[in-house]
Amino acid sequence: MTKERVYNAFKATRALGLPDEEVKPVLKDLLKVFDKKWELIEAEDYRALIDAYFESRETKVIEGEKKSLAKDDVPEKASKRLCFEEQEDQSSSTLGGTSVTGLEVGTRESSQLCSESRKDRGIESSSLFPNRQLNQKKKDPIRSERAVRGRNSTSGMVCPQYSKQPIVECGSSSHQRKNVPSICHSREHIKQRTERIINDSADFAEPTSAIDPVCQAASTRDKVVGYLASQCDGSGSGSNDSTHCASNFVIASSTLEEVKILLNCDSAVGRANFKIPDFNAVLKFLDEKYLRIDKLVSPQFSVMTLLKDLCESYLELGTVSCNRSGNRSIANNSSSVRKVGNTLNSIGSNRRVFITGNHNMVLKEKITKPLRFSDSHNLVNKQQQRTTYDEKGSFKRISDITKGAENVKISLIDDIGNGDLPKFTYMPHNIIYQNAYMQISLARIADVDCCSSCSGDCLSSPLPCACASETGGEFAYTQKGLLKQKFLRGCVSMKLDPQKHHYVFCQDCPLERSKNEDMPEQCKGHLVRKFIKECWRKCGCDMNCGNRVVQRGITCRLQVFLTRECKGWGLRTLENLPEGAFVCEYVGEILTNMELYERNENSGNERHTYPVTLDADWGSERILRDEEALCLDATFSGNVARFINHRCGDANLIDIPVEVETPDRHYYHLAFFTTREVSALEELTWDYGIDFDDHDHPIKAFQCCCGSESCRHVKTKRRTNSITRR
Ligand SMILES: C[S@@+](CC[C@H](N)C(=O)[O-])C[C@H]1O[C@@H](n2cnc3c(N)ncnc32)[C@H](O)[C@@H]1O
Repeated sequence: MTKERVYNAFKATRALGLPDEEVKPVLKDLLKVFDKKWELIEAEDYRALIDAYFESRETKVIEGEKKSLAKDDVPEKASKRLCFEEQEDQSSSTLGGTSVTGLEVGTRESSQLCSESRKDRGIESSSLFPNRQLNQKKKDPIRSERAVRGRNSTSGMVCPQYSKQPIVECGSSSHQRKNVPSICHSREHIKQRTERIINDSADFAEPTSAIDPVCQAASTRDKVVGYLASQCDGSGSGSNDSTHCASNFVIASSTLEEVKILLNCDSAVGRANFKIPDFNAVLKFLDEKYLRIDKLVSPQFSVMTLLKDLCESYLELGTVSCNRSGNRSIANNSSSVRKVGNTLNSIGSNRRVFITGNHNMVLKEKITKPLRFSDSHNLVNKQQQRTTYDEKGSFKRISDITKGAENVKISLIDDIGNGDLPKFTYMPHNIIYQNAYMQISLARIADVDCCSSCSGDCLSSPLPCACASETGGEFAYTQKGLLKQKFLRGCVSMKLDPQKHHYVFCQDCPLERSKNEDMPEQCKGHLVRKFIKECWRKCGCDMNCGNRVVQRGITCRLQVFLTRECKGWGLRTLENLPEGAFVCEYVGEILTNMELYERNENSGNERHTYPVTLDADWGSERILRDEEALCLDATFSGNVARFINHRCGDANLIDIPVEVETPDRHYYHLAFFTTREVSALEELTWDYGIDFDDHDHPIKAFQCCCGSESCRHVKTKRRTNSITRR
């Protein structure tokens, strides 16, 4: 039986490309830690094992760096600054953030330098598991910090005013390091860290894998949490109780510690320029600062409730009856579970608290309805995607609608409580439905259409290669992967004022032909669009070439959410985006216009429609055959772009045609780029370019509620009303 379990574990990790010989010691460690409870390891498709593997690899990398730093001729001071945190940690465990020693010393600069030094050693560019690395890279500063915070909790700093303890409470080894710099250095740093607390609780990123397998009765962390709990509810319950030992809720605890440290640490180091602020003032500041993001949290939310909830659920869920051998059993009583449910409710979507728990504990997470997404793209983890309902059944959340098909997870959230889950199959790439004519072959790519003699990154070569000729001999992208402003401005201006630029008129318009084959009306005109041409397979450059942006897929953090207006679901960003950033492309079934027309004819009166015509180059072609006049329809199958709503005129996204695998312009990719800086949680919109008077358009005209000052629908309505009145 054990053999079979070992075999299955390797099978799961092999599927991710992890070598058995590296997984084996991690598995052994984990078995020890979990006291041979295989079900904990097997839960969530071996999540604990996979997380532990990556943690151990990270540790190894850090140790490797340490060694090479020691070898390199780096002056002592500089090397300390580079990787202080790692030098500190002589006894960290290889498992998920369970290190038990060390005080946090990693300032922002030092962690930056650390990562830079890693980059220098080519560590970041390893390609074993790019998706995961991508996520981890983003998370690194927080992860390492969290791991260190975990260490704090058992050995570290306890603030005198709260705990009435000496400034530095010694754990097993903190004595050895008296000269460790303090955590907070400046008001700015305090602010940053305070922000991070909130980010932690509002963050939708992958939860940490931090696990605290060691049951330490009445540890420093317990005292801190106990103290905070007593601050919150006045009871002081559990503060020093040796049966209350820390379980897996490292995040909750470290968040609480963080608060405490934030409010007190400066006094610990006696800085003169810092006066401990009033606790309520801090809460008020945070409330004011963060509650304006009303789409994320319910109106009842307050930072204080969040802290209270965290304290309560932490204490309840973390209550472990420790027997002498250190085995743990988690008090999984209904009230604790209910409290976590409440926490979830009050903070809207706090996945961290929700998922970062014991692997054997099922919180009140009812999968009451079967998921309607198809399973065809379940590439990484079958359980990555789950639907969560709150107790009233209103709040819904799917952790990853892409089911692992994209580089990043994309969650879906309904915090209003009246949205039906969208029915469609997620697919990351376009696919032909039936009749579309698209021939992708290397033979069709002429030498002038590619850069076979290039190597590495085309953007760094002194002369632009053949692939830049489409954009006037200049690449459309900057070294940072953003659209060049000039190019972007040109595209936006064409979109805003099509009359000024040019429309082309087909001799025999496929769109009109699809509506009435026998007597097609005259072409209404198609806007001539600027194209981007990306390097592709016949090019000599590598996949990291700066002229390959769209083909590398989505990299920003996105979320599908239920809009409060009448628009249905919408898409928003969970991070700030700069101007010219690639967001996603429009993916759907590739249909001929005829097929689309027939589809629309046969469909019922669906509220939302999802087709996009690929007509950017229709005018310049000879007469297009029916099978060459294409469109993308994301009604049944598509990607996240199908959720992007329309906004008249001043949308924050623009759709730009991108040629990748074929020079035939009747098929291309339609990529969305930001037209300006976009803040986290802003809805992403694009101007569908529809005429609200045109009831024959493939995207059926709808009652636009985009809210833009230049809303064309409102203008159309006003015009119609005044004509009617007259
Ligand atoms: C591509 S879908 C966008 C996602 C859609 N909201 C959903 O729930 O799946 C286009 C449809 O969304 C709705 N929609 C998009 N923008 C809108 C707007 N500004 N006002 C009203 N409805 C809008 C219309 O029903 C339209 O047919």
